[in-house]
Amino acid sequence: MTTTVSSRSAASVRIVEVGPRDGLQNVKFPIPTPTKLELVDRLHKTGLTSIEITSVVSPKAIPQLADCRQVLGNERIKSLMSDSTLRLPVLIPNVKGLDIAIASGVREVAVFVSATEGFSKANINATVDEGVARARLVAQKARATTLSVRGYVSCIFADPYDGPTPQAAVLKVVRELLDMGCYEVSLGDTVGVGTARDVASLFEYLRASGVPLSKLAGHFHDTYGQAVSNVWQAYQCGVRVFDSSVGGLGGCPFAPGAKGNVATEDVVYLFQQAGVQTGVDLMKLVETGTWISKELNKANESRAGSALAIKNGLMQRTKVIHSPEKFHLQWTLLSQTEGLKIYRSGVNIKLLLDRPMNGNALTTSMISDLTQFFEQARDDKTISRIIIFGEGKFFCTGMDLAKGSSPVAQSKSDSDAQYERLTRLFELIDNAPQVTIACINGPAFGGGVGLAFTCDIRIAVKAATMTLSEAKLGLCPATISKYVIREWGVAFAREAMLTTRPISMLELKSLGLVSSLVEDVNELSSALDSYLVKLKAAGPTASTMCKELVRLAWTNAGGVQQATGIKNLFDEMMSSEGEAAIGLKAFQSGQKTLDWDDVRQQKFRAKL
Ligand SMILES: CC(C)(COP(=O)([O-])OP(=O)([O-])OC[C@H]1O[C@@H](n2cnc3c(N)ncnc32)[C@H](O)[C@@H]1OP(=O)([O-])[O-])[C@@H](O)C(=O)NCCC(=O)NCCSC(=O)C[C@@](C)(O)CC(=O)[O-]
Repeated sequence: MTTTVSSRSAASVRIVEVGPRDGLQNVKFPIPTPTKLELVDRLHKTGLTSIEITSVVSPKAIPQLADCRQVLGNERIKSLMSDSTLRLPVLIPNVKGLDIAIASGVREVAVFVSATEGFSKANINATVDEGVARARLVAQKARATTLSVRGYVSCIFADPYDGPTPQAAVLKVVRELLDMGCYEVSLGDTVGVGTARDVASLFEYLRASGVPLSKLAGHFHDTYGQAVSNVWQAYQCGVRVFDSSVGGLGGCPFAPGAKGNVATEDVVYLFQQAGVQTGVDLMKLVETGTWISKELNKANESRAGSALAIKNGLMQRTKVIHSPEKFHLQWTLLSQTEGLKIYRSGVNIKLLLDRPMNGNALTTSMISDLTQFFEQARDDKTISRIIIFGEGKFFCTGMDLAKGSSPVAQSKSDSDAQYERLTRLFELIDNAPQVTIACINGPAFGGGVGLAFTCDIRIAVKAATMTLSEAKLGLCPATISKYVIREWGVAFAREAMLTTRPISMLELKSLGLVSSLVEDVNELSSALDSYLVKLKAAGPTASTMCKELVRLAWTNAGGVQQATGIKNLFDEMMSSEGEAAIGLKAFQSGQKTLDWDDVRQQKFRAKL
C-alpha cells in the first residue's frame, strides 16, 4: 500500500546534495580545488542542509577527488562541519579513508554496497558479501567514534553487467546496512533505467518486508529521463529524503551510458509546485547550477534550472543546431622526418610532432626541422595558417632529457647551441606572418608549453594540462619565459613556475588563454577542421596586420614605434593594392562573407 501525500501532515522533504562528490567525480578533466570549495559554499547558501562534500578515495581509483584532503582541510569547510545543523557526509570506501576523515574532523560518513555482483566487481573489485564486510568495518569504527553513518545501495533496478536486479537482493543489503548502524539507506538506480512502476513495486516490497520507509532515501539517475517521475513516485510511497545533484552533474564510470543524478533544481521545483517544503531557495540554486555548468564548460542538465536561468536572464537560450557544422578537411602528407610529419590542406599546414614514445620531447633534429620549416614559411604566401599538433598521449614534453641525447650538463658550446636553437625556433613561430594554432592533444611540459604559447590560438582536449616543470629538474623555463610571461601575466606565470603544478585546461580557459575545449583527440581533429573553415572568413594579410598590431601594443604601448607602426598598417590596409580592395568589392556587391582561402588559392593556384 502506498501512503498518499494528502494523508501526511508535515509536507516537507530533505534533499541530500551529492553534486560535489557523485557529480564531480564523473567529470573527465581536472577541476581546480577552489571551484569545488566554491561549489560547496554556494550550495550551502541556497539553504541545503545535507551536502556530500567529497570522498576519501585512492587518487588512482578516482583522480578527480585526489584533492579530498585539501577540501576537508579548508577553513570554510571546517567551519561548515562544525555547524551541528548541517549534515556533510563524506563517502568512505575503507578504514584507511575513515581514519583520514576522522583526522579531518568529519562528523558523518557514507558507506556503499552494490545489490549486484557485476557492478560490485567492477566498482570495488569485490563480491557483494566482501563489500558488505568492508562497509561494516568502516561503519563500526565510525559509530564507535560517534560519527553518523549513511548507507548507499547501488543498482537497485538493474546492473550494467548482470541485468535486472532481484528485489530480494536489494532487501538483503538494505538490512545489512541498517544492521551495521546506518541511520538511513539511500537506494540508487545507478544505471537510471527504473520507472515509476519499478519504484512503487520496490518500495512497497521493502515496506512489506519490515523496512521502515523513514529509513530510506531515493537516489535516481536520469539516463532514461525518468528520474523526476521516480522521485515523485517514491514520495507518494512515503519516502521523504532524496539525493540529487545541482545541474544534474554526474554519471558513473562503471555504468556505461549512465547519465547524471536527478537535478536538484528539478526536484526543488517539483516539490515547490506541490507545496512541499524543501528549505531551498530555488533561484539561488539555479544560479549555482548555471555557474557550475559554465565552470565545467558543460550543458546544464537541469530542465527547470535552464528554463529559470533563461527566464531570469542568467543564461542565453541555446540555439538548437540540427546538423552541427562539422568539416573534415583532406590532409596530404608532404614530408616525414624523424619526429615530425608535415601535412597540407589547401592554405593550411599541420606540423605533427611525431615521437609519441618519448612524449614528443624536442630532439635537436626536431628543433632543426621545425626551424627550417618556419624559416621557409615566412615568405610563403600560399600558407595562411600553421597548426602544431602532437601525436599520442602528450602534446610535447619539452626539451629532450634522454640520456645520451640531452644537451643538459654538457659543454658550454653545447649549451650555447641549444640556447640558439630554442631561441630561434620560438622567435620564428612568434613572428610567423601566418595564423598559428596549437592543437593540444594531451599534457605539455616545459618547452612544450613554450610551443603552445608562441602560437596565436590554442584549442585543447579538456584533460590536457600545462606544467612548467623545469624547476623540479633544477632547470628554469628560460627561453620560453618570454612568451609564457607575456601570455599568462607576471603573477600567474611566477606561481606556475615556482609550484611546477599541472595547470588544467579549465583554469587556462577561464583566464582566456585557451580558446576552446573538447572531450577527446578525435573531437580535437574535427574541431580543428571546423575552426579552420571558420577562419576562412578573415583575410590572410589582414590577419598578419592584426598580429602586428598586437605585437606593437605589447612591445611599445603608447610609444612612437607603436604610433608609426599603426600608421604604416593603416596605409597598407587603405591601399588600392591591398586585400581591402577585394573585401570591399565583395561587401558592396552584397556578398556577406568571402572565402579568403579560395581567394588565396586562386591567386597562387599554380604553386599549390
Ligand atoms: C611527461 C612525464 C610526466 C610522463 O611520465 P611517464 O610516467 O614517464 O609517462 P609514460 O610512461 O607515458 O612515458 C613517457 C616516455 O617519454 C619519456 N619522456 C618524457 N619526457 C621526456 C623528455 N622531456 N625527454 C626525453 N624523454 C621524455 C619518458 O622518459 C618515457 O620514456 P620511457 O621511460 O618509457 O622510455 C615524465 O616523463 C616527465 O616528467 N618528463 C619530463 C617532462 C619535463 O619536465 N619537461 C621539461 C623539460 S625541460 C625544458 O623543456 C626546458 C626549457 C625548454 O623550458 C628551457 C627553456 O625554456 O629555455
